[in-house]
Amino acid sequence: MLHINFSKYQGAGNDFVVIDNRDKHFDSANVQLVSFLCDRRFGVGGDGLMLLENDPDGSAFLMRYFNSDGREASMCGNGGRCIIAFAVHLGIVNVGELFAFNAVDGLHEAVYLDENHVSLKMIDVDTIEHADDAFFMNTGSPHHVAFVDDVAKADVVGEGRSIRHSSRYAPGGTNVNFVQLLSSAAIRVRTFERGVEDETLACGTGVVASAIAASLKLGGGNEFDVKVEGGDMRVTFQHVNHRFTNVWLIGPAKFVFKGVI
Ligand SMILES: N[C@@H](CCC[C@H](N)C(=O)O)C(=O)O
Repeated sequence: MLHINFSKYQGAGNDFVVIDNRDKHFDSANVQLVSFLCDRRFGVGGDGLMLLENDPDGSAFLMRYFNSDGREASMCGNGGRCIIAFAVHLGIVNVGELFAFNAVDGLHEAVYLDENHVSLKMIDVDTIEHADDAFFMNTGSPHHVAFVDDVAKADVVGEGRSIRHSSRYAPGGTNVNFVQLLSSAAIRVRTFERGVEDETLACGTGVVASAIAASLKLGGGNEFDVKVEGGDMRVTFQHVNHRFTNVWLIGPAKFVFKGVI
C-alpha cells in the first residue's frame, strides 16, 4: 500500500483524483504513479489527477492538473470547478466567497455556491482560427470545434482521434469537440480528450470553446446552456473587438468518495 490520501470528485461526469499536496509529499514527477492512480481497473480511476498546493504568488491555492496518461497538462475547466469544491471542503475558502487561485494558464477567479453551482472564470480568448466550418482556439487547453447536425451520431472516438493526431495540430495535438446547435442560446457537445485519448463525459475548456464558436457561427450570443453527456453547464462571456473576455464556466462539482491507497 502506498498510503496516499485522496478524494474523488466529478464535474458533469469528468472525474478526478484530487490530492492535498500543500506539504509537497506527492511525487508529481512520477508519471507511472499518476497514471496508476487514474487507472479504472488497477487504481482509483479518473480522467485526470489534481494536486492542490500552496501558491508561492499568494492566491488561495495552486492547481496542478495531470491527464490520465500521467503527464502534467494544460488547464482543465471541470477539474478547476472540482478543485474549488475541494478547497471549500478543506476550509481554504468559504461558500459564496469570490476568490482567486493560480493554475498553469494564470489566475482564475471563482465562486462556490453549492455543488451544482460552481463558477470559474476562464482566460480571455482573442486568437481563433476558422477553416472548413471548424474553429480552433485555446481556452486554457487547445480545442478544435466542429459543428454537426446530430451529435448523437458523431463518430467522436474515430474522427476525434484522427483530428487529434492530424499533422495540422502536431506535435502537441488537440482536444476535439463535436457541437450541435439546439437553439440560439443552447448547444450539445461531445468531446474527444487528448491525454485521456478517448471521449469523456464532459470537458470544461471544450464547452467554453464550443460556446465561443457557436457565438461566432450564429453571429452573436453571449450566454449558452450546454448539454454534455454527463450533465449541464452554462457559459457566459463578453465579445468586444475580436476578444472574448469575462468568460465564466458554471456547472456542478461533486465529491464522490475519499480513501487511502
Ligand atoms: N477535461 C478538461 C481538459 C483537460 C486537458 C485536456 N485533456 C488536454 O490535454 O488538453 C476540461 O474539463 O477542460
